[in-house]
Amino acid sequence: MEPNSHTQVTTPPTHWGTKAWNLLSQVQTQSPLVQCITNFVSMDLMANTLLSAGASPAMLHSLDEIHDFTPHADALCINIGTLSPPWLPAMKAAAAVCSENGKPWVLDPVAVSASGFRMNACVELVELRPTVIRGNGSEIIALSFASSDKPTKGADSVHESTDAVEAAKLLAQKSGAIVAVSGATDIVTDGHQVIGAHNGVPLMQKITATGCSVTALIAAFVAVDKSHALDAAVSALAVFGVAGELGMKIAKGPGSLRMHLIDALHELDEATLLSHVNITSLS
Ligand SMILES: Nc1ncnc2c1ncn2[C@@H]1O[C@H](COP(=O)(O)OP(=O)(O)O)[C@@H](O)[C@H]1O
Ligand SMILES: Cc1ncsc1CCOP(=O)(O)O
Ligand SMILES: [Mg+2]
Repeated sequence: MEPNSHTQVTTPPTHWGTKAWNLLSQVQTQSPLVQCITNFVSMDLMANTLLSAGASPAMLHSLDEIHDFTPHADALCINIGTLSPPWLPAMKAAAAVCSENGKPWVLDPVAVSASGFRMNACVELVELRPTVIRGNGSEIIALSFASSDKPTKGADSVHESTDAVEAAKLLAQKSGAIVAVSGATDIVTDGHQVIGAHNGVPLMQKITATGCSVTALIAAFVAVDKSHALDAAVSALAVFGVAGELGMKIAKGPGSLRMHLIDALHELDEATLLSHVNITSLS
């Protein structure tokens, strides 16, 4: 499929820190309105992540509000974590509004292989042309092959992100979306080039909704640079990872890391970000 008008020449390796800072600064100054139709688990951390980065979250999910509200959003984040049938029409309507109006939207296929219902919902959403799809290794492998034959471990990954590189490239080529796989190395691809963001700490996996929240952060970054969605996704993942690294310096465990990560994201300055960002080309 043709890319969703975002496969530009990507940032040279030496400029990634500056790129990430410029995008974070734009999020802080423009405060993009990010509509989130997400799961019950993630609503709090996701909204607080967006606020800490300078964006404006709105957790609106009623079908009755899509027509009035979604055209005013700068980006949309759809997450199927606690999906039930009544939510799907609103997700599809909001995604369609964005795709028809050239607004960026991001899909998080949480636990997509858990059931045929979840997989079918994701396949239908992918047909509505997300700008970015962000999942963990197991989710991207399952969605790429549209397979729920082997349900994995629910919302947690049983794969390394590096196991999912070929699946991510295939999914990007089939869907036209930028595909991001989170993990020890966050991998982002447009189906051809593959970029790795090596920030973050392992304890981030032990805080529920960090994956959901970084997907929403990607939506905020794409909102301020929608014609460079690959760069925006890489930068958002790196910024969130750096916030995790800074938070880890004073955290005592997952509970305090959750708090200190949000504080670090809010306080992040240019010099600190430039000295921590670790992004490389993997292709
Ligand atoms: N081993 C790790 N080392 C560093 N960062 C990690 C590691 N595992 C996950 N992360 C980070 O934690 C966040 C959530 O990723 P992940 O746990 O893969 O998502 P999900 O919650 O959807 O399964 C991402 O920002 C990712 O970069
Ligand atoms: C545990 C859980 N169950 C359904 S949604 C959800 C949250 C998943 O969040 P994340 O994918 O960010 O870990
Ligand atoms: Mg997840």
